[in-house]
Amino acid sequence: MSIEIRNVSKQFGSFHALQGVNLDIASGELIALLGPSGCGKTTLLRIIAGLETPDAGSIHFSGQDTTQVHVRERGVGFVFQHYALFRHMTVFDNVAFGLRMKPRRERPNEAVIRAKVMELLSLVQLDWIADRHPSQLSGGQRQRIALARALAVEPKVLLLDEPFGALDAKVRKELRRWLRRLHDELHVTSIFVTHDQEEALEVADRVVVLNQGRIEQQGTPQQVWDHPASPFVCSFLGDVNLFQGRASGGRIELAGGLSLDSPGDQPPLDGTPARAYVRPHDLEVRRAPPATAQQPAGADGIKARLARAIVVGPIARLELIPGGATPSADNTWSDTLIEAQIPAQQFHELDLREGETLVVTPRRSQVFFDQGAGI
Ligand SMILES: Nc1ncnc2c1ncn2[C@@H]1O[C@H](COP(=O)(O)OP(=O)(O)OP(=O)(O)O)[C@@H](O)[C@H]1O
Repeated sequence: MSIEIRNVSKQFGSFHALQGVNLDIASGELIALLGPSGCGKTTLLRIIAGLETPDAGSIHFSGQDTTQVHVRERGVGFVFQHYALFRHMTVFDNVAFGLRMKPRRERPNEAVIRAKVMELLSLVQLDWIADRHPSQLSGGQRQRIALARALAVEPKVLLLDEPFGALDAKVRKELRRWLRRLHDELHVTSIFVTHDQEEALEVADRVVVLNQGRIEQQGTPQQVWDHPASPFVCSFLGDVNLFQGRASGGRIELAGGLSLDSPGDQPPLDGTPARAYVRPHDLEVRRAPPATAQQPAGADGIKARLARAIVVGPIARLELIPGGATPSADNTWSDTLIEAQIPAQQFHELDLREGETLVVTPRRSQVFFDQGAGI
């Protein structure tokens, strides 16, 4: 079942929760809706489910307008962060619930229900706890049972709203791998809401990044990671360092004389403000060479003092305070601290010490221009 979302808007009072959202989801796809708290993820999911009505726009299931179709008729399954199982029922009865509640003419007999429930319990690898009550399960087990219960009625669409949000980091990681495997077996069209970028990038076929009720970007995890469409996407997807600069002669001049290639075919007007975003692992770090008369130290990189080094396992995380030369009048070195990540082995080989001056050079950056602000 494919889903087409056409121009969907939703207001709560004067607040625009969703503004003209358009999205096509292919049959059998697993989509992650990713964005910060309050960006409209849950509202969009509830509109797709039929739990909320859009003010404008429409939802289509395989081309058929379902905007006015009741939630019960849409054939969607839900799993929510705190989707409480029925406490007084066993695991088995929880999963059987949806089947037993079907109208008499559609309801399978008890033998069929039993076979179906046991099949689902073995799919979520919990057939050995069918007789337990929810209070006797771990949080991760409860969410797997909630998923089995949602799947029991064979939904055409599965909607998951932060299903692992309340679980600890290790269990979350296990469950998202498990969810991906389950999806590969079942191919139910699924939409997964999360504010955790790692979760979205790891689980989904396609990531849809929402910001303030609008889609900022959609693409495969690799596409959004390698080619973020906006500063928002770039900084939301992971740690970044921000360096301010300006376009000049087809290049980007950052403070201190460091220059980067200008992205795209048409460089903007000289003087256009630019922002270069650099991920910590894309910064090359070396010890500052001694200054010579011709070349001041750090002219080909950014000079910075190593304030703190945190070496845990294979990675050394370096916190650097930019400085050592005077930034030009309208440029700053960097908004705050510079964060770099290098292999721990390299850190030990270079024998870096806190307090010494280093030079950092971006290997790779994402540059965005403040168009219209050029001089
Ligand atoms: N029934 C409602 N009445 C008024 N405002 C609402 C209602 N439902 C949602 N909102 C507001 O709409 C915005 C979007 O809410 P939504 O729950 O979709 O965000 P979200 O991206 O899922 O956030 P979170 O990750 O925190 O769950 C929020 O600012 C929220 O306060």
